[in-house]
Amino acid sequence: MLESEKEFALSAVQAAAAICRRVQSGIALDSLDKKDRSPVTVADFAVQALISGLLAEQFPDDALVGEEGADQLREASAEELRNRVVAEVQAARDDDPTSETVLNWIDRGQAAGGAQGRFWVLDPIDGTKGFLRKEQYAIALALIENGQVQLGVLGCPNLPESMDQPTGPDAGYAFVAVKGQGTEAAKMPADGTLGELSPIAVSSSDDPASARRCESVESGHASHDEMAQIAEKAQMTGEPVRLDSQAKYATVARGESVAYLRLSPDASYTEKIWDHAAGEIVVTEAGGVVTDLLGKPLDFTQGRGLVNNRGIIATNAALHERVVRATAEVLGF
Ligand SMILES: Nc1ncnc2c1ncn2[C@@H]1O[C@H](COP(=O)(O)O)[C@@H](O)[C@H]1OP(=O)(O)O
Ligand SMILES: [Mg+2]
Repeated sequence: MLESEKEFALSAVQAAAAICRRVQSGIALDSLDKKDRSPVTVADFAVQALISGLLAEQFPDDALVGEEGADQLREASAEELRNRVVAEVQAARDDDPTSETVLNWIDRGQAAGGAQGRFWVLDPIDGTKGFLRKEQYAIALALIENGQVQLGVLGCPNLPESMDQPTGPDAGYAFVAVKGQGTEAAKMPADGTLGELSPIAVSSSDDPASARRCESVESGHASHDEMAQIAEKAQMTGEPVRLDSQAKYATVARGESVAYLRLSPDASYTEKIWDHAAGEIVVTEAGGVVTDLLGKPLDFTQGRGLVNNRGIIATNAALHERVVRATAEVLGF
């Protein structure tokens, strides 16, 4: 089941990773100080256009819920940015789509989502801060049918074989999960190849003390202090590993960390479906569990946001109850 969708999603994410790597290699380190976000903006738009265009050709009846829209790019003052985006998309394809075609592909991603039918979900570059720092980021593509995630691919172009290793030219992994079929991983190095897919599984450890957990780098996205209190309450005493993007879900899926906690410092923040759909199935098909902070399953039927959920707890299953209980105690649920 979903064989052609799986093959499509893997190759689309691989092509997207090539765009990201090319754009990222042009980021001058001094631009980090100038807070120049243009590289991530170019790659964000170009990846959404590329994947949306490929989807329109291969699965024309499927809608797309993507993070980006083309309004900003259509403005007269955005001509230079627009030209860079179009050039990246043209370089990634055998034909030369016009500027209007590229903008229309981006706008195809403005679907509403919801409880019925079949649609794809795309975060073209998840973890934009990590992308700019040349650290971790992910291309996240998922397929949802009648509110259930059926397929997810995470492309992590900078993820090393283990988090203890530095990232380098050999880094890069793709993760793919299909409902009922488990999760697989393959090397996706900068040379453009995709290695053999092999099954991965979460850690079987139920010992919180020896367990490693992961969390956001950005304290604006996740409250480090409160998460440390939860971890302490759950007796997870190890130092957390911090990394950007849904690469966190990947580290849980491959057994490297046992838990990913996400608690926004802004209690009214609504998590977006493109930040979690692919990651959720990658973890659950590897044997893990993903809920919100109250232990409720993620509800993908509510449109572009996870309006019925708050925060995320993703674990190896064995430690899930313990983390949910500790969260309730610390947050006073
Ligand atoms: N206040 C917030 N709380 C939680 N997540 C946030 C917040 N603001 C932005 N984000 C999202 O966090 C994600 C990256 O998280 P991480 O730190 O795990 O890499 C981004 O997709 C970003 O969404 P957006 O792209 O809309 O800004
Ligand atoms: Mg994101």
